[in-house]
Amino acid sequence: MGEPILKASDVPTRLSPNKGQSVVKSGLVVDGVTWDVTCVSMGNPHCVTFGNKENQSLQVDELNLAEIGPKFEHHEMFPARTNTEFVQVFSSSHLKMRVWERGAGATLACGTGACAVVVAAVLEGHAGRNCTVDLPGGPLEIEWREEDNHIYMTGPAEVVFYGSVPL
Ligand SMILES: N[C@H](CCC[C@H](N)C(=O)O)C(=O)O
Repeated sequence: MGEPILKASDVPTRLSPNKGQSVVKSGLVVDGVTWDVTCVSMGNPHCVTFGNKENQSLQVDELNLAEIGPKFEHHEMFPARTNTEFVQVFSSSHLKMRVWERGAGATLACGTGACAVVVAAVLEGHAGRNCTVDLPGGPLEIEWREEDNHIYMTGPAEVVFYGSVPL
């Protein structure tokens, strides 16, 4: 999947860099709640959160994505809008995420999002560089390899539906 881009202005985010040029576990106020976010570009912008000031450890199934997702997507701190991943930590090698995709909404899977989640988990100290990431559509294996800084994603491709479009 290539290398993550962490420089704030390249993600892009208007949040101030707080770790070198990156934004790591930084406060983002959404509807009066301060969320801890890490910003990563995989060629597209991602805002990854593991919790907020009221709830440090998310139970991602309890979130109302349709309500909060758009508020992240269109937040003024993201000039190109953003994809947002909400993450629950089971262990240092097992994470669960739900995603709100820019321009699409809640989806069953997002490969770049799963990669961004592992980068953020490593930077925030939640997990190691090899993780299983559970998504609504199934698990992905993600490695952020130290030797080359590249991210490797392994997982199946599944048929989810058939359709036809009259032209
Ligand atoms: N579906 C793609 C990512 C699309 C993200 C798109 N919503 C964007 O804003 O770039 C994936 O699995 O990586």
